[in-house]
Amino acid sequence: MQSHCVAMLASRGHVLRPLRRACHGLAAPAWATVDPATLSAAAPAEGMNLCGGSWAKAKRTQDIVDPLNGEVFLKVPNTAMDEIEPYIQRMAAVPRSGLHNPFKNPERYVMLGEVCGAAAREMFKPEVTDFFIRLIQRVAPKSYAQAGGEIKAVRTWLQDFSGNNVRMLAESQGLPGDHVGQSTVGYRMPFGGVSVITPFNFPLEICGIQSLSAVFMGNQCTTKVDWKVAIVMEQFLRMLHSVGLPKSDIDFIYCDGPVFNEVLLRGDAKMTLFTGSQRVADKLAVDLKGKVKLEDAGFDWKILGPDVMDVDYVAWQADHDAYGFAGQKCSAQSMLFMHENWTKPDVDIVGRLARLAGQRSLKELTNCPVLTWPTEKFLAHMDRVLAIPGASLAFGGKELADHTVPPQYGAVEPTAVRIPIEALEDPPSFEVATVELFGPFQVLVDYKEGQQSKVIEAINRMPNHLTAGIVSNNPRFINEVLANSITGTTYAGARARTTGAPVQHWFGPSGDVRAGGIHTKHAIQLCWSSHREVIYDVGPVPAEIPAQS
Ligand SMILES: NC(=O)c1ccc[n+]([C@@H]2O[C@H](COP(=O)([O-])OP(=O)(O)OC[C@H]3O[C@@H](n4cnc5c(N)ncnc54)[C@H](O)[C@@H]3O)[C@@H](O)[C@H]2O)c1
Repeated sequence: MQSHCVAMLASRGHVLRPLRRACHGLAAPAWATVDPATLSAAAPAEGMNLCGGSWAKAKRTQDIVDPLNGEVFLKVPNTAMDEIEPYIQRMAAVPRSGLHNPFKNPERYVMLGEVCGAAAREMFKPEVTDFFIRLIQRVAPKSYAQAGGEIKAVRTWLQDFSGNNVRMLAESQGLPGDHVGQSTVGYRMPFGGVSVITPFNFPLEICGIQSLSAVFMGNQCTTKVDWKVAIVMEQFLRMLHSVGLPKSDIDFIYCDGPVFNEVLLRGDAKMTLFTGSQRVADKLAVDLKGKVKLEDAGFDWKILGPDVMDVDYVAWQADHDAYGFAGQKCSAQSMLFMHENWTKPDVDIVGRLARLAGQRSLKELTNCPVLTWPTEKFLAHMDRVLAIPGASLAFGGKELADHTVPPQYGAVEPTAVRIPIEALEDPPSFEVATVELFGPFQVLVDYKEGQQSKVIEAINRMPNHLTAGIVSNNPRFINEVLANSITGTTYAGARARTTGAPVQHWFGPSGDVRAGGIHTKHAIQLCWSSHREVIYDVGPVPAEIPAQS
């Protein structure tokens, strides 16, 4: 199998090294319906919808191209407006009290804990780990390590929610009453028919964790993943079914955004967890009358404080945060504020970053195709940032040489534009400099001692508050920044980063009443359940009935 896989990839002029490393000769798991080793124009794989426990095709299919060479290697359902009625009916028919709640079908909490345990064990099998890594790499080409990170995160999370931990999500809180027979108990109740919408960049982690989180709390979920990568979630669902998840707990649909918008409106989705761009987030918040939780755009900053330490490590982390998976993470470092101590010749953080960025390559998939910013659009935006007074190109800025990435995607060098902090005081320049370019691009901002208030002012004017890093071991500096900012997931200290939140961390934006979260018990309860108070008052009644009031 290994030689077949390598030969096939080579015959299509594929980037070989990282994929070859993945082709261990392990057969695809029995529950899988695609094989990442054979996905090709010669033998395109086919995706399927899942509704009410049955897998089915749509009348039309959508071609999905291999991001590394533009060949159609996948055909998925292109579900049309006149085919969505079954999804609408299913969503609308879910009881308001959900599939389970603390009073109804509590066996399901136990069952779901068992499913998580069995799913984690399945994902520990070398052939299953390898299968998911290779499949992610085919649809969202990222390095073996980056793709492996998703599998590790999901597996650990499934372990965390094995056994009694699903049940414990529905833990209630009680208080003694005013008299005998009275007590008050707060319960976590589901919403009913809900949905999860996720983008292309984490084909397994976000959709897998959010869909299961919805079900844990008693909801029935309809999941829609960007169809460029949704084949991964389809396979994950097939794996979950093989370890006991009821097939009707999660419906799954391949369609474009407007079609799913219609499903949500007509199915009266009681709650939608949207992960993706700001534009769609804001549209859904209005369309769905606020019944949303949002994991929206990320324009993420990192501040290098006045105290310089661990320079090699800080540079390595900054490169990783800005350019891992070519910056296509909501948590990618978009703006790096550099105290003047970090740009002195003996420290030269910019030179270090340039050297690290220069080592990244498409061959190794340490630089990757950019799936939502074609090269031309990327370079045009870079030019707009370069037009800011005082701006200069720090490194990168060119299209990659000798690549086969199709023109609808981007193939560019890891790039940084450097500007002085004063430039951010000009509103039009600020607006240009803080656009979330979902690719290998960051803005480096120079600031001097005494200009910390300008840095804080800038980070608070940014529209998004998802992740941030404060690189300093000075508690007063850290506190000054923490006290005057609101970012949802913030790392502070010499090892501060913006990306790579493990599943024991809350991950999500802050400072917005619509803010959702992922991973933790608190995130799951907040997004997928609401509080209900039951006051038990069973008597005995008093011997004398009180006077009327
Ligand atoms: N905050 C987070 O945790 C997080 C995580 C990952 C990505 N993101 C953000 O996602 C963005 C990148 O992804 P993108 O540009 O592909 O996002 P996008 O908003 O274009 O698409 C996201 C999903 O929404 C669907 N969609 C589009 N229009 C819709 C509509 N009207 N109704 C229902 N669904 C609709 C898409 O088909 C896709 O599945 C970035 O802004 C990034 O910061 C955020």
